[in-house]
Amino acid sequence: MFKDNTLLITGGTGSFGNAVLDKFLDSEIKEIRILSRDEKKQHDMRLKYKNEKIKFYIGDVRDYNSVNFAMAGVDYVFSAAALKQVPSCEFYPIEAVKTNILGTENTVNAAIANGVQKMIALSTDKAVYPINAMGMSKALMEKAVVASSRKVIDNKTLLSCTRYGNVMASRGSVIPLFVELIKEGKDLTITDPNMTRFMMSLEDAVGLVLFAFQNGKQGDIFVQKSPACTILTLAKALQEIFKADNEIKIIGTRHGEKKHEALLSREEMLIAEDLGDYYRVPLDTRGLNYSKYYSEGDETVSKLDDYTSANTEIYEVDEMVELLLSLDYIQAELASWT
Ligand SMILES: O=c1ccn([C@@H]2O[C@H](COP(=O)(O)OP(=O)(O)O[C@H]3O[C@H](CO)[C@H](O)[C@H](O)[C@H]3O)[C@@H](O)[C@H]2O)c(=O)[nH]1
Repeated sequence: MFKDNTLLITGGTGSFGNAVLDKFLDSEIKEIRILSRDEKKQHDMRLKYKNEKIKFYIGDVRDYNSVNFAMAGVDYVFSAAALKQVPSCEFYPIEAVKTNILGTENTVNAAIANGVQKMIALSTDKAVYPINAMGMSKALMEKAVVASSRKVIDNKTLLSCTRYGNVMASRGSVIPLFVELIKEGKDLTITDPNMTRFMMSLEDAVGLVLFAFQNGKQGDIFVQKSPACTILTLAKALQEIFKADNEIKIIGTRHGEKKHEALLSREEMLIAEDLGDYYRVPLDTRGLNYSKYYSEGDETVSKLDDYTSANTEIYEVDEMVELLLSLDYIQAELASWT
């Protein structure tokens, strides 16, 4: 897939970069550039991989020159640099604007200026009907990427986005938290037992990005069809796996949380192409004719539903047990537990 190519991953020391490096290094790729701010994380990565094909660039997507410098001679870009913690973006929304929106805009502009062939920007379900600053900034990031895709001359640089939901067992997320609470014999702190979340593995997330890479056309947004479950189901499944009987304590919905997440809005569902495991939302090529915008609607939109974690396939406890047991993280925890 990457024979003799140079790839740039912005925010490459994060979970996405770590998930793809082994796989990419195993190909005939020429070079992988990691652009990020943190020397320590780059150092750790350098020691971990000890591979000449990885080149490290210290820089910040907020600074056009640093992105532009890393972009020279690059064929493909995965734009993963982001502020993605809900609370920190809530407290510092303008920082989210700077990294997620303006930083991605810099990456797009540098990609176009350097004749990059393809760039995939990573987004999240929290960008659909966003209620927190993280989701809002990601929503505008998507808009900026899609708007830029309309003005690329001769489609020389192909721009597309992927949205994924919660990545199971990612650092700081609910699954490792519940496992810790189970181990310590503490109450399982459930926000709302009926709250639902899409359940994706890190491999799913990588698969989605690679699918977008291979199939994306100008301005596309890709999502993967994913199962979901309620938080109560998740807690019960973990209790079953670890044969635990911790009490359940309802703590209430946290700041900036939605009851259900959405991967596609109903307007997107209207135009989405069903590709089996994925949906492709093509570029909206309607002209910017304002009078039409105000006077013409589309009846079919009213008949459609959003694609949400409440109306996708909802896993019950036994299905969640099976899914969780397929995760390396759960297997390792289980091994150390017994
Ligand atoms: O003690 C807890 C913690 C979480 N939850 C619930 O578990 C679900 C998942 O919570 P996570 O914290 O794992 O994930 P979030 O959907 O809240 O979002 C997470 O993933 C985001 C990226 O998509 C951001 O990184 C964000 O900061 C991070 O919390 C939510 O319904 C939440 O209400 C509980 O019931 N109890």
